[in-house]
Amino acid sequence: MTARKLAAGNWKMNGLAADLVEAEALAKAFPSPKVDVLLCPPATLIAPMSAKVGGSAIAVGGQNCHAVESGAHTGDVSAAMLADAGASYVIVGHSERRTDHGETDASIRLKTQAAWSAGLVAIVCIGETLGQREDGETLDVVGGQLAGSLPDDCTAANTVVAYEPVWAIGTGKVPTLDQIAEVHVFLRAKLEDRFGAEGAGIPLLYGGSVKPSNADEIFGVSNVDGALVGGASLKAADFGGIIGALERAE
Ligand SMILES: O=C(CO)COP(=O)(O)O
Repeated sequence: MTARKLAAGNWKMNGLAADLVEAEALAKAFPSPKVDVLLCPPATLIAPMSAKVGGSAIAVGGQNCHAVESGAHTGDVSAAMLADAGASYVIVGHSERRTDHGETDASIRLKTQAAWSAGLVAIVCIGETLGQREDGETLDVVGGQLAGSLPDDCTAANTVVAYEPVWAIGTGKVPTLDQIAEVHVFLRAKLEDRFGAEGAGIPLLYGGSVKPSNADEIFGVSNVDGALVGGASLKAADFGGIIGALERAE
């Protein structure tokens, strides 16, 4: 099984109603993209963005969900609520949430299962810090995160894995192509070991300072099936350049 290609945008804590024009512009620019395209706006914009791009090829996703479906968890949003608002994906375990909210592999595994229960595809994020890379621990760290964050029932249809080196996020620093290749080959082997043919089909995204100017070379690395893009997903022109690069890599 070969993994499908996915260009995913993570708006993080950016975006007001006025910014939905960017999603509309993207839907217009890519009426039938050759790859899957996803935007994950803040929770407040999931419903209005879904309404704006409904019927287009652009999917909408959340950036986090709670591990349970409903209850006394003030300020949290469940996977069922995201789905109800129009989401079909949710990012779980982003490094900013691991840092800001103390999320662990165990809690991310539960969130992944919650995502599936609501019918959402889970985008599970992993990645080493600069210190861990400098200490030669990268493969141990991402291997441990992968093993701990993924439940046993992962399939090519319900799971996406995003490798995001923490030191490359929002910094303009990108690993060398060899460094990306080393991690992606390692992760693909781990996924195949554990999930067999399904593991071969789970999309493996790279994330961290992806821009239109570096997307072609990153998508040329084997086992890179797309990108999880932060800053460059906020504007349709920039994200469109990245989608175009992924289409060319098909
Ligand atoms: O964290 C990221 C996406 O989830 C990457 O962010 P940047 O593309 O802004 O580096």
